[in-house]
Parts: sequence; C-alpha cells; structure tokens
Amino acid sequence: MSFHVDSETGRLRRVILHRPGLELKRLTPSNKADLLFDDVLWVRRAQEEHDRFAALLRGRGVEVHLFGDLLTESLDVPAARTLVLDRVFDEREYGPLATDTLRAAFDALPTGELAEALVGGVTKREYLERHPAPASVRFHVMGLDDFLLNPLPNHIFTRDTSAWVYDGVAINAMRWPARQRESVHFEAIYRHHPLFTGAAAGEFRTWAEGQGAHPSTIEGGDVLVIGNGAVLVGLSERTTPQAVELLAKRLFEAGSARTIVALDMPKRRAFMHLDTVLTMVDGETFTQYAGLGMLPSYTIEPGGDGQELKVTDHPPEHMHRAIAAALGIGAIRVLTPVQDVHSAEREQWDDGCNVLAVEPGVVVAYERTVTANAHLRAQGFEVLEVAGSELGRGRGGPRCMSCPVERDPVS
Ligand SMILES: NC(=[NH2+])NCCC[C@H](N)C(=O)O
Repeated sequence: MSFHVDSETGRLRRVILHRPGLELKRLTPSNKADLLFDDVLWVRRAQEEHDRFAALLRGRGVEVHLFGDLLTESLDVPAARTLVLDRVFDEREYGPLATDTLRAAFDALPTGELAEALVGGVTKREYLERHPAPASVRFHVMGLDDFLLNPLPNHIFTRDTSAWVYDGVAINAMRWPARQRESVHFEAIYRHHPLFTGAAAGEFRTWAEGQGAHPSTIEGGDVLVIGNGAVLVGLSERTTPQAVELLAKRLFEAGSARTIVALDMPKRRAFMHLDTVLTMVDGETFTQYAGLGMLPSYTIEPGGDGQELKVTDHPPEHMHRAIAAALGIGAIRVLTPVQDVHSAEREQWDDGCNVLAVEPGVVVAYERTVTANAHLRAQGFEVLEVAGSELGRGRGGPRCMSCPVERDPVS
C-alpha cells in the first residue's frame, strides 16, 4: 500500500491534518495580517471543530495522520532534526553571534517540546526563562515579547505546504514569509518519518523540494489532481508559471502525468488559491464561484521534436473546454448556485467552493455555506457538514485543511 493521489474525488484513504494548537494562540489583532489571518480565533472552539472534522473523516473510513505527531516522530530521527535545525538557525536570520547558541539550545529540547516550539513559536521572554541571553546584537535589540521563532498558524492548511500528485509529492516553496518555514517540516516528514521511509511506504517520487526564496513558488491549494493523467493548476497570487513549468517537466519525465492545464487567475487575496473558487465533486463535475468568470488558460504537454514542453494558449471562453480535453471527456459539468452577487461573494469568502470529497459525489463542506450546500444537494450530491465558525477565520475550508496522501482514481 503505497502513497499516491490519483484524483480529487476517488475514495480518500489517508490524509494529513493538523490539529490547531499554540500557534493559533499567538495570533493578535496586530500580527494577524502578516500571519495571513483575517481575525483572531477562539482556539479551544477551533480545536473542537477540528476534532469533529477529523472524526467525520475517520467515520468515513479515512485514516487520519496528525501533522503534530508526524513532526514529533520525525524529529526523533537525528537526520531530520539536523535538517530542520540547520534550515531554521541560519546566520542570515539570527546573525553570526547568536545562531550557534540558539541552535544548541533548541537541539537540547526533547522532541515533543522542539516540535511545539517550531510550530507554536517562542518569544524572547520565554527563551530567557530557561537560558542566558547570548551576546548578540540581533538578540539584544529584540523586545521581550518579540518572537525569536515565529509561530506558524497556517500549518492548519496542510493542503498547501505539500501536494501529492499521482505517484509523488511536491514539497512546496511558499509565496509569503509567514509560511516559508512550514516546508522544511514536511521535508523532514517525507524524508525521515518511518511512515514514509518504511518498507510499507513503497516507492514514491518527489516533484519539488520546497526550499528557497525564489519566484518559483507553488502551493497545494492551486493544484487539482483532476484524474486520468491530468492536473489543473491555478496561476494565482501564490503559484507562478515558472514553478508550474518545473512541475510539468518532472511529472512528464517520470511519465506520471500527461497534461497540465494552467488557469491564469486574478492575483488577489480573496482568490488566493484555485481551490477557493473551484473544486471537484465527482470525476467530471466542479463547483465554481459565480464571480470567477472565465479565465485564459494554457495546456502544457510533453513536447515532440526535441522541444521539452508544448504549450497551447486558450482564450477565456475555452476554459472549461480545455479542462474537459485534458480529462479526455467531451464536457465537464460546472455547478454554480444561483444567488445575488453579494451572497455569492460572502459564500466564496466562507469557503463555499472549498469542498473535500471522500468519494465521488460525497463532499465535506462548512455548514455555514448554506446556498452552495443546498445547490449541491439539489444536484444529487451528498454534503457532509462541519462547523467552521472559528476554523473559517483563517480563510480555508475542508479542502485547504487536508493533505490527501492516498486517494484512489475515479473509476
Ligand atoms: N488551499 C487553501 N485555499 N488554503 C488557504 C490558506 C489560508 C491561509 N491563511 C493563507 O493565507 O495561506
């Protein structure tokens, strides 16, 4: 039983979720925007909502792996600990006077505490409760309540940091500083956790390695494994064309995919990822936000005649046609509930389109997106509702909060 994701809606077998913790208690009105949140959360309630989301998936036969456990268990592996600490404690971040001291202090922590520090963050005050101050300008100039290690509240959106595409995983380079440190945690997990290195894991490929502050950023919310060797990608605020070309080369070289359709999306926070406006509900049906409109698209395929990639441009009106052609079907079905523009905009903001399928035709959605859910039901889909009054404040729904690692094709 190896790891692979062959579709968006085939039977979901295993998924990585992150139960929110300390990192969300760090959100304040003054730091929330930099940390990519729109509000502060009542963390206890968010945990309850998240626990019910996980329980619902388990009840549907999905095996849930919690990111916090995976990270802690990975850090028990010396090579994983070294990988993470080397990446985090960089002289360019902490300066030559403090880096080694800080690294040693964190390296001395038991794995559970190290994992919590890496994700939940540590203030200068908390550090000084247990350690003397290093003789470092970088350290001395910090306010007592400044973060020595920033919290990573967006780890809850496990969809984005890594993305399984057919028989491999892309560990993503993230667009904004608030999320860039997340990637090394997934690198440690996929490279060193016994779940992924053990014999039972089988072989899987790696499409991207996640590092670097370069423009080749890509986030999993923009990547839809639509099935039949096709991938749909959003060129969004977060995902750049160069990253998609690199992904295409790797996928085609391995023979793992045949075609990628890239949609040129508006570069706006409300539409930050493709899955905030378009997701799949079965093998040929999509739920789409009314305000998205039709977008220019590009089909990328392996090139003949020594050209590495073949690119075909499509005008906006051919967007759905290009997706259908990639899937190898005559037409796709696109569902958009009929509602006034204001209600539609509110439901998009509340992740009405961000559904997670557990099998073809059965999706998990937030309960608050009443019109979108009713519309799917009227079309014959089963909608399993979860509460999201707190969870939703980070701008991510059930699809964003889940990273499938094993999912069947749609037959
Ligand atoms: N796949 C998604 N739509 N993820 C939503 C991520 C939301 C998160 N606050 C961010 O701004 O990065």
